Amino acid sequence: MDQVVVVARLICTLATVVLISNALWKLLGRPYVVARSLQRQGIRGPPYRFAVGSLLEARRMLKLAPGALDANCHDYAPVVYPFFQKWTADYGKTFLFWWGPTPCIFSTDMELVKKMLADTNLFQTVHYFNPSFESVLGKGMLLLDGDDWKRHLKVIHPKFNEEKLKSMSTLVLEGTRQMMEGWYTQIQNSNTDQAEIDMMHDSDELTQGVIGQLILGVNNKAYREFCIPAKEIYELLVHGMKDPPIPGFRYLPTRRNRRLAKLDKFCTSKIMQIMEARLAKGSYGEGLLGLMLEAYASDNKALSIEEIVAECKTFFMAGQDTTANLLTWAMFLLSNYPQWQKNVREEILRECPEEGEAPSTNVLKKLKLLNMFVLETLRLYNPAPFILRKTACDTNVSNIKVAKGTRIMIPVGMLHRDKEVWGPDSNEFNPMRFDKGNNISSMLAFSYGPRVCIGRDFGRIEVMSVMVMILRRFAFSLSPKYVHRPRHRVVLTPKYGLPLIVKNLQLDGPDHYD
Ligand code: HEM
Repeated sequence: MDQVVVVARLICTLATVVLISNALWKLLGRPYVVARSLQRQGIRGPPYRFAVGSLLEARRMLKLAPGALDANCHDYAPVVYPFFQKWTADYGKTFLFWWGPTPCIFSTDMELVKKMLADTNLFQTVHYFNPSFESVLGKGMLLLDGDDWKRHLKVIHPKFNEEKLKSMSTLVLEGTRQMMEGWYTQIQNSNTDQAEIDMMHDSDELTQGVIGQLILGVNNKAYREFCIPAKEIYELLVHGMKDPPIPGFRYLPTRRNRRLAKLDKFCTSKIMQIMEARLAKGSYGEGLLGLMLEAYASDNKALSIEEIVAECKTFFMAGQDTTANLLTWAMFLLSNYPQWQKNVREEILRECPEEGEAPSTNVLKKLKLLNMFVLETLRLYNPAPFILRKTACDTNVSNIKVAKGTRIMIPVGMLHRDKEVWGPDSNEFNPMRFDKGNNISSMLAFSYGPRVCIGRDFGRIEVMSVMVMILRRFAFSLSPKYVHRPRHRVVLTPKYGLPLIVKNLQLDGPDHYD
């Protein structure tokens, strides 16, 4: 018995020693070694502070930042990430900072960035500083690497080819009509020809409906039952990014972690119900789910049930808020620049005069001004302002030796304002800069290389189709209540929403649809 106690004590002591040494290495040893190695190679950065890294310094600078910007000012770095702006000024285009004890290389060197994004073996995907992302989306393509990612891509890619995207206008049509009907009602109730709406809220509702139908391939309440918990899961994951970088924090039974687990279970069971019903009927159904079920039922079971469920959630998380915010920022710029609004509307009325229908992809291609307008929105207010990677092993990139596990942070929003690429007016709104197709290769809004966004055409077509439909009927201006304060919470979003004044351009109301 005594021997058992001695052995148990020995194991406990050893485990404690291992845990403490591991913690000391991560909190003290590694930061010293990594910082010294990079410093010798000319990569400097803000000093490491025990356990918190650069986070406190960043928070202090954020507190001192202005609360809002003038609506005509598109250089949002001083309010959204003043610390990155300062460190770039102090340490150059590529520097090292510390997310807690984790080393992160930050770079606005386009050549280096493209090299890293092109090499998917060395530079792998990583959860967005919140390990809970992994519990929910771990088996979906956003967070997969290597052969698993290729296998998923092979199954899913056909859903996003040009032919398939042609039929998406029907998904957008219904949601946009509903949104416009809401506006007509509000205008009627106001007894004037205009009303105030919150475009952020409306874009959010509309894009939830569209992506829900794209994923599940159904046009009934089933997609709502999936979208509502999926949206709340997304919000909880975004909140979780503020959690302290403590290993295992996601397993603590906090109120948020418990709610997340409950919702995730509920969302999974909804998807499972739909899948089981379809498999029982022997028909896979429509949408991304139909395509994946077919792959599951094929001889080689290209995707497992668990992977299909993860993909449904992944596509919602990756495609809904990004598209909602792209539409919102486009409407912000359109309302802020009335001459552009007028020109784009005239182009729409000239090129696609047909009422009551969503425009086809062929018509959208003809809308040159609208295309340039959306590109400029993606440049200035790209919904995904950062791309993250981590090194899979010790590596050498552009003659810089980088240790395994180092995070790489690519600030797309800052790269899109590089004066060497975009000229001295890089902070100005000027869609004409895309007139001759120049600099398209420097746009990283949808990433670059093999891991470029699979939904990029879908998202762009969705936003453009909605804009065509609403610009035919309404005029927009910023409400005096609007406060210009972009905010970064995984995606770039207007902190206080986007209150707009919508004005009915036609005297007849909703009947005009038929
Ligand atoms: C319209 C606005 C959108 C923007 C700005 C955007 C941006 C991006 C970016 C920057 C990435 C790369 C992320 C990374 O490597 O860490 C990405 C990946 C991804 N996006 Fe989008 N996206 C948009 C819309 C969509 C839509 C509508 C869908 C789905 C229908 C979608 C699905 C995905 C998926 C599944 C990935 C992972 C692809 C992979 O790793 O191979 N996105 N997106």
